[in-house]
Amino acid sequence: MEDYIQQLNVQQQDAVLYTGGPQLVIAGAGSGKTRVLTYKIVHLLCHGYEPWRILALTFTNKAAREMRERIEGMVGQATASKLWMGTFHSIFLRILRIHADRIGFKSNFTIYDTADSKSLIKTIIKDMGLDDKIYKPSTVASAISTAKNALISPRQYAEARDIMEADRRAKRPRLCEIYQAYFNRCFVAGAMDFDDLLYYTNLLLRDNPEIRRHYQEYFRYILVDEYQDTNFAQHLIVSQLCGDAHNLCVVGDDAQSIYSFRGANIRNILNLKKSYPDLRIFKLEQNYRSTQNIINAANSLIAKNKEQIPKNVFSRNDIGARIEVVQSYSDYEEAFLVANRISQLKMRNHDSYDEYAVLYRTNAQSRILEESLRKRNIPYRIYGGLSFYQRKEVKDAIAYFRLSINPDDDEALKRVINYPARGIGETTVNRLMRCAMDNRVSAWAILNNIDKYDTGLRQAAINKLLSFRDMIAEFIEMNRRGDDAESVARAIITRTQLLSSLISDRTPESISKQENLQELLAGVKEFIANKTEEGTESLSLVDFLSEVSLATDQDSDEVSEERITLMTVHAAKGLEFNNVFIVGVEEELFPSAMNCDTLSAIEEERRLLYVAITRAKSHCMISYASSRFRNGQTKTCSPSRFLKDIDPRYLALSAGNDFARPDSFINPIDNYRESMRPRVERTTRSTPSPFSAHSNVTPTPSSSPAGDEDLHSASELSEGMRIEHSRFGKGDITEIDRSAADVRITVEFDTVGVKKLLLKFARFKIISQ
Ligand SMILES: Nc1ncnc2c1ncn2[C@@H]1O[C@H](COP(=O)(O)OP(=O)(O)OP(=O)(O)O)[C@@H](O)[C@H]1O
Ligand SMILES: [Mg+2]
Repeated sequence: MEDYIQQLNVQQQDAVLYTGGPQLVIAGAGSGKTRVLTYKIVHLLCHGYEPWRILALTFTNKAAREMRERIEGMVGQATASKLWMGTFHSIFLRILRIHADRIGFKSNFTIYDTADSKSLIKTIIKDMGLDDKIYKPSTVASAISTAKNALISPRQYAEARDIMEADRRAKRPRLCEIYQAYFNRCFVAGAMDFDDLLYYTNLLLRDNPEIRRHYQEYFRYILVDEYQDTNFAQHLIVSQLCGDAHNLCVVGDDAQSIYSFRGANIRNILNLKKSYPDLRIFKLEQNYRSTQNIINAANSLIAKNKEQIPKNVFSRNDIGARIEVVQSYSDYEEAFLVANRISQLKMRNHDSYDEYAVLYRTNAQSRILEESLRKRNIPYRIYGGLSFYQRKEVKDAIAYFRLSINPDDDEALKRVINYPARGIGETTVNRLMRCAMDNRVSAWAILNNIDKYDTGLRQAAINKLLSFRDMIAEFIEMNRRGDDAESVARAIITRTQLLSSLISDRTPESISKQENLQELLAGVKEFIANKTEEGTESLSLVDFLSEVSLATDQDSDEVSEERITLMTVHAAKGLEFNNVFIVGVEEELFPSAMNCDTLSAIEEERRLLYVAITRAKSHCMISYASSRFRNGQTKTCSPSRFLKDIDPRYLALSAGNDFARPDSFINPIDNYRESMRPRVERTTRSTPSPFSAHSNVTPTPSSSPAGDEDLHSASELSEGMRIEHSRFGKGDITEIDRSAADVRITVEFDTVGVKKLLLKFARFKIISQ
C-alpha cells in the first residue's frame, strides 16, 4: 500500500479509499476530517484523476492554503497548483468570470465589499425618504443577505406573503423595495456583493443546462470541508455541480455548526441522505489533536445539547493538564493574567508563539488584550481587526483600480470622485448620482454623455467631472492595451496624486499611509511573480482584484516571524494550537446576549465553546471576569452557564472561582470543595493531583505581577506570620487548619478583612516570621 495510506488509521483509510459514490464523513473535532480530505485528494491524484478535475471547497482561504501546501508537499507544486481548490466564494467567482455574459454581467464585474453594500443601502434609504432609525442599514443589509442566501429574488420576495407580512409587523413594509433597488443598482454598476457570488452561480447553473452539464462532466470529484456550515445556496450549488455522477465527499461535524446567523443550516448535513440515497456514512472516532482531559471536557459540554448526532470521540494522547478556569476582577486583570500565563508557559515549554491563541467571542475584546501583550513585549497577530485591504488609503487606491476595470462601479466612483480633492463638491456628486438613479444607468454612463442628461449642473462643475472622466479613461485604456497589473497600478497611484497628496504631510499617520500604498504596489508585484510561477497567463489588474476582493482580514498578513494569534472563535474553526486561552466566558458575552432567547440559539453558542476548547492540543485556559467595560460602561458580569456544563473532573479551578453558584454569596473555598470533591477523590487514587506541591503541572495563575509571590507548603508557615497576598494585599495568618486533605489558612488582611484561603492556590510572599 502507498506510503500515505500508512499515515491514517483504519477508519480514515476506509474513508479515503472509498470512491464508490457520495460519501459523508461525520466526526468530532480533531478526528482527522480535514486530513481525510487532503489524503483523499492525494489518493485520487495517484490514481489517475487529473488535478484540474478535482474541486475542493473550503470555508476559509487559510484552510485552502494549508490544504494546498500539504498536498504540494506530497505530490509536488506543479500538480497541486492545478487543483480547483479554494473557498466557495473564490471558486464561484472564477466560474462567474468565465460565464458572466450568461447572467447579464460583463466579465470585468467588480465586487462590492460589506462597506460598499452598506453605503449603497444608505443612499437608497435616503433617496426613498425613509427613516434610517427604522430602516437601519445593517438590518436591511442582513435581510437582503438572508434573502439572497435563500435564493429569493426581489420579485419572489414581493410575492412571498409570509415575508412581506413579517416586514409589515416589524414596521418595515418597504424592505422589499429597498431590496429591489439595491439589486438593480448593483446590476447597473456591474458589481456583485459576496452573497451574489452564490446567488448568481446558482442562477447560472440552474438556467443554463449546458453549463451545468459541462461542469458535471468536468469535475470528476468534489470534496467539501466543514459541510455543517454550508447554507442553502452552497448546498444547492454543490448538488448542481455533482449531477448524477455523485463523486462527492463531504466532511463535517454537526457539533461544530456555528454559522446559522449566515444562513448555515445544520439540516444540510442531516438531510444529505435524502439528496443522495446511496450516501455512505463514515465515522471517525479517535481525536489526534488534544489531550484526554481536553476532549473529555469538550465532550461533557457538548453532551448538554439536545440536537446532535451521537458520536464517540476519544483521545489516546496524554491525559494532560486539566482545563484551567480562571476568574478575574476585571477585563484588565483578565488580559494581564493571560499575558502572564503565556509568558510562563512559553518559558517552560520553549515552544513557538505560533502555538498560542487567545480566542474571544467578539472582536471588541481584543483591544485590552493587545495592550497587555504589548506591555509584555509578546508579539501577536490579530485576525479580524482592520485588515490591510480595509485601510482607508488602500481602499482609495483599490477604488481607482476597480474603476479602471469597471467604470460603472458606482460605489468606487463615489469614493474617489473627489479624492484627492479636485473641487467636485457633495452637491455635484449627489446630482450626478440622482441622475444616474433616475435614468437607471451608472454614473459613468452619465459622465460619458453628460450633454444628453438633465443633471442641473453648472458648466464649471461639469468641466471638473469631465477631467476626472478623462483620467479614468486613460487607466481603462492601459488595461485594454494589456499593460501589466503593476504598471497600471503604479500609474494610477501617481496620476491620481494619491501618494503625492500624502507626501506634503509629515505626520506619522501620513507616513504610515504612504508606506501602505507602497506596500500595495509591492503586493501587486508579488502577485504577478507568484502567478507567473504558476504559469498563469493573465496578469491584469482584474486578476489581482479578484484575489484581494475576497481576501479576508484573516489572510492579509502572512508574517514569517512567530506571533501569538488573537481571533474570534468563529475565525478559529478548523485550526489548532498547543495552547488556547478562551476569554470572556461570561453570561451575555458567551453566550452572547443576542443569542440567549431560544434553545437552539443557546445550543449554537454551546457549540461555539465546544469549537473553542477543541482547538487546544495540550493546554487550555478558560477565563471570565467579574466586571467588564462594554458599550461605554463598566458592567458586572457573571460566569457563563456553560462552565457548569463541563464535568468538573476535567477542570482546575483557581481559588475564588464562583461559577458553580453565581447568584449566591458563598465562601469560595466551600464552593471549590463542593465542586471538586469527586475529582479529588478520583485523582488521589490514580494520577497525582495536579495541584500537589510536586506536580509538574503549573497551578493556575494568580493576578500577581511576576514578583516573588509563590505557593507555599504548610510546613513553612506558622500562625502570626505576616504575608503579602497578590490580590488581597498585606495581612496576618491567624489560623492554619491542617485537619483536612487540603490545608486552609485564615488571614486577617489589612484592607479586605478576614479571608480563608486554600493553601495550594494561595500565592503570597512571606514578609516577616
Ligand atoms: N491518523 C493520524 N495520525 C496522526 N495524526 C493525525 C491522524 N489523523 C489526524 N491527525 C492530526 O490530528 C489533527 C487534527 O486533524 P484534522 O485537523 O484533520 O481534524 P478535523 O477533524 O478536521 O478537526 P476539526 O473538526 O477541528 O476541523 C491534525 O494535526 C492532524 O494532522
Ligand atoms: Mg477540519
